[in-house]
Amino acid sequence: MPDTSLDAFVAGLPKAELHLHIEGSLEPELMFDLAQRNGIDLPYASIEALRAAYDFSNLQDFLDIYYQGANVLRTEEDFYDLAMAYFKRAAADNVRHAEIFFDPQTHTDRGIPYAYVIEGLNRAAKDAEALGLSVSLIHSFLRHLSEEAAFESLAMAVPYLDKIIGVGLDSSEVGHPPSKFTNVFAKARELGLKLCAHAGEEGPPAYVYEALDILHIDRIDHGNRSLEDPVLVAHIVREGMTLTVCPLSNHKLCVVKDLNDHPIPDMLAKGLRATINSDDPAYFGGYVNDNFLSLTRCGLIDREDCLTLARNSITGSFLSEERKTALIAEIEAFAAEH
Ligand SMILES: Nc1ncnc2[nH]cnc12
Ligand SMILES: [Zn+2]
Repeated sequence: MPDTSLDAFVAGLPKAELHLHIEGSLEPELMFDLAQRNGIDLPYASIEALRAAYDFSNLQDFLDIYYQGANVLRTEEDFYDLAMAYFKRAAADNVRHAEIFFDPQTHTDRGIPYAYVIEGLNRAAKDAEALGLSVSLIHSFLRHLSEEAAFESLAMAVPYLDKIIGVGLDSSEVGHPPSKFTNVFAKARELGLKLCAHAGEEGPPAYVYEALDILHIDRIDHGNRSLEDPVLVAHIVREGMTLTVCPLSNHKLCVVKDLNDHPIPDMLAKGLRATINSDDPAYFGGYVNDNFLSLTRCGLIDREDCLTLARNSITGSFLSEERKTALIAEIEAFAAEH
């Protein structure tokens, strides 16, 4: 029997989401609507047939379908609609702040202007304020492409630097180590941007070391495989680095074989600043609260852990200290009442 009082606690708990790919929030219903609006034929006969294809055995299986899905996104309005749909779901989960990745190269390489992407997302981010949600955008580089291509993508962002908080590094991890992007990350830092990188999702602990010590990142996305190396864990704890962990994604992509063995409790016990996030909720079966509940229902985390994870999400964000203090106070007030 699920603990319904813990479900309600998670539902009402103020929180931030720090690891969300906006293209991964494209629900099949919206994908079909956008395909129709843009006169595109999808290679699936129905929403059910599309959902049935979401059966992945690794990251690459997922990425192949995810990039194909993004093909329906063509206009500024498409990006606005995509983002607004996510912001409404997030606000319903009492997400008070979201830092979301977008993959510009997935769009600009198809001939979609960067302006359509950034302006659509930014307009939605502004409208999300009315939902009680603040939003920052993170321009992510595709690591299966070259560093030169990442430089070209960063150049497109330069006229819009006031609209993005940082850069990220995602896509196929193994074979594409962080060190491949040393120079473009140094350039992004010079431009005043925060730095994030997916590391240790499928890749080895050595990739996490590279992200920390060569790219000088501000936040680690996933980081699961850090746990294989106690010296690395101590290094991450010492640096006060935040890990943006994604339980349902880990399970769907077979990073974790059984949700009952998810490493979040181990991470918290080791003093790592772990957070819970949804990654690509339309593909992995749940938004941020579903990710919390996937672990509460296994008995892996309790009320106190949920509070710690929510506090970590604020502390690990790129918000101002003043805004962090205000949101932590909201969490404490909620905890005192529930
Ligand atoms: N979980 C993930 N890992 C790497 N790249 C991604 N792009 C979208 N989701 C991703
Ligand atoms: Zn991700």
